[in-house]
Amino acid sequence: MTNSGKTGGKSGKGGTGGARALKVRVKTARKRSNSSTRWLQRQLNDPYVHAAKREGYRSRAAFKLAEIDDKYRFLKPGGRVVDLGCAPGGWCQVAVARVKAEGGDAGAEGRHGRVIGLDYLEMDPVPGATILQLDFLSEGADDQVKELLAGEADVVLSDMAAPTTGHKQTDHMRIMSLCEIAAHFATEVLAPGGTFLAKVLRGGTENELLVLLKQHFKTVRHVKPKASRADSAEMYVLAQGFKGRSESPLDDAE
Ligand SMILES: C[S@@+](CC[C@H](N)C(=O)[O-])C[C@H]1O[C@@H](n2cnc3c(N)ncnc32)[C@H](O)[C@@H]1O
Repeated sequence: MTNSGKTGGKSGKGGTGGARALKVRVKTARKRSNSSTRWLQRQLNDPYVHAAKREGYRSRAAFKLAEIDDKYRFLKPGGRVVDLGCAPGGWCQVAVARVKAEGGDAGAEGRHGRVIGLDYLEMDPVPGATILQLDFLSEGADDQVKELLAGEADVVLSDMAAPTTGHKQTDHMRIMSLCEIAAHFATEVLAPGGTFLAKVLRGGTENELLVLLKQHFKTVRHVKPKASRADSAEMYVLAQGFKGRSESPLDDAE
């Protein structure tokens, strides 16, 4: 891939090949809390952090998407992708490389895809992607993305996560509600056959949302990529084969 050589991954493929066996010990310092010391130690010993740096990815999260797509193949050349909660841009980098988005390398097929990323945080531009700085929960945010899309999407991604409060139930509810909103948006913009991938927490998708996804998609599964820390409750729901809006039970009910 060619985007300034900084968009990550020699072939857009994920992997931590050659990750060195790391064991960096961080000494506690007077001005550093124990949790900061633990965080620093984990970062320094994390092979994905090193691989992301080496391969020019903005985040180690890039490897999660790359790994899931390596297995389930939904980021195809020419694809139109919406990436919700995209900062700092690792997923956008992977998506741009794999759908060969405009501004990136069109590849042998010569087909360009599109990547639209959204986050309320400011971030550096990702070559080949259009970035909207917007809170997806704000009024009309979905319409702004739809306007930019000017048509259907093939893939809707959501890695959205609200800052944790430390209160387990509150954090669970917040992340699940982001996933639910993203899922509803996906059913409004996806083209038939499309894919929805979103972050959820261990315990998987809430029943009601799972029912909705199963009604709208041919296959629904939960995935935990290796790049997702084993001690993290994070996992992903992957819904593939969007059945199309005419088959939507919600539309039928209206
Ligand atoms: C785990 S990070 C995403 C990492 C990203 N996938 C990557 O590869 O770089 C989660 C992001 O979700 C964003 N986010 C959370 N709630 C949001 C909302 N309501 N609207 C827009 N972005 C949101 C956060 O600002 C944060 O940048």
